[in-house]
Amino acid sequence: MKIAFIGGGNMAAALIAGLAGKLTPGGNIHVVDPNPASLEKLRQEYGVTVAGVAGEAVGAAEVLVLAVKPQVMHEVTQQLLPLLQAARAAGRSPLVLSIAAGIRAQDLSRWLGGYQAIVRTMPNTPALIGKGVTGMVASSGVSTAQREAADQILRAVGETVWLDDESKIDAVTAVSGSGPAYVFYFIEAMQQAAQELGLTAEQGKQLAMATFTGAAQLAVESADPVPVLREKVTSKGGTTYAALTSMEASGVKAAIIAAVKAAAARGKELGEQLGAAG
Ligand SMILES: NC(=O)C1=CN([C@@H]2O[C@H](COP(=O)(O)OP(=O)(O)OC[C@H]3O[C@@H](n4cnc5c(N)ncnc54)[C@H](OP(=O)(O)O)[C@@H]3O)[C@@H](O)[C@H]2O)C=CC1
Ligand SMILES: O=C(O)[C@@H]1CCC=N1
Repeated sequence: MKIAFIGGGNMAAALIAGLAGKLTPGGNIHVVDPNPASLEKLRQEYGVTVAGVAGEAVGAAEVLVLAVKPQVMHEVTQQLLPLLQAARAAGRSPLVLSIAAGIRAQDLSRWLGGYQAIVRTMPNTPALIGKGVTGMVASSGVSTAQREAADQILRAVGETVWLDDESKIDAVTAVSGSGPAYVFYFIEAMQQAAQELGLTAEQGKQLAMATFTGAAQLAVESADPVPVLREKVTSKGGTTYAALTSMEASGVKAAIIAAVKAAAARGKELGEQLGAAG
């Protein structure tokens, strides 16, 4: 499978790490990005081909992954438009796979001259180690083979969740797209608390990491629902009870729910603002 990435930043690098040499040889992956240093790093690490601007190799790809910031997506589609028109004239219809937050498939389609073979996705950075999860939705012009190709690409870096309605992708963005940052934030707080309680930075890191990975894996593997697992840690009148009572008093759960909703609202807002501007 020949895949072209438009944008070679953080998320593209995470996807390429999972794909190159696994789903497809690195030489079948082409990356376009204005930053020579990022391109050189990707070329050396994964054997991908690179370019500063989109050209022939992009037009020849079966899948075009749009991995630029939402704010430059309109400009990028205008650079891709002639390449897609040439591909169509040659009887080919490459799949356009967007990973951008907010940007709606209908706007991408309009910017690309009514192009219909679009899959909108929302991956996350644990893709870098093959542990990503991606929400996906296909436009009506996506063939069964293209849908399967999109699924294969994202399954090469973790799990996939197909959605029946594009509006739900803002929720996916808020939960799992941005989600790793919430987890890192919690780990940072645990590490800081460990140090304030007299443990070394190294000890705090080891304890926080092992607790997160262990608890997450237990939640995945256990037959018990998560609230039951929480109750099993919480002895009556004990330490966990003291901590959870403090969290409830500080409104931690409500704050997390509000934060995730703020992320979803921002995704929707980005789509509306940038869609109207383009
Ligand atoms: N980071 C994450 O965890 C996730 C990100 N996403 C989405 O992925 C997309 C990319 O995010 P992320 O990787 O974090 O962003 P980055 O800024 O790391 O990467 C985007 C890259 O695109 C480059 N670029 C800008 N203009 C062009 C152009 N015309 N042609 C080719 N490349 C260009 C940028 O260069 P320069 O910096 O010079 O502008 C940059 O290197 C976003 O739309 C985001 O919503 C989705 C899921 C998770
Ligand atoms: O923060 C962002 O907008 C992107 C989308 C999801 C994760 N990072």
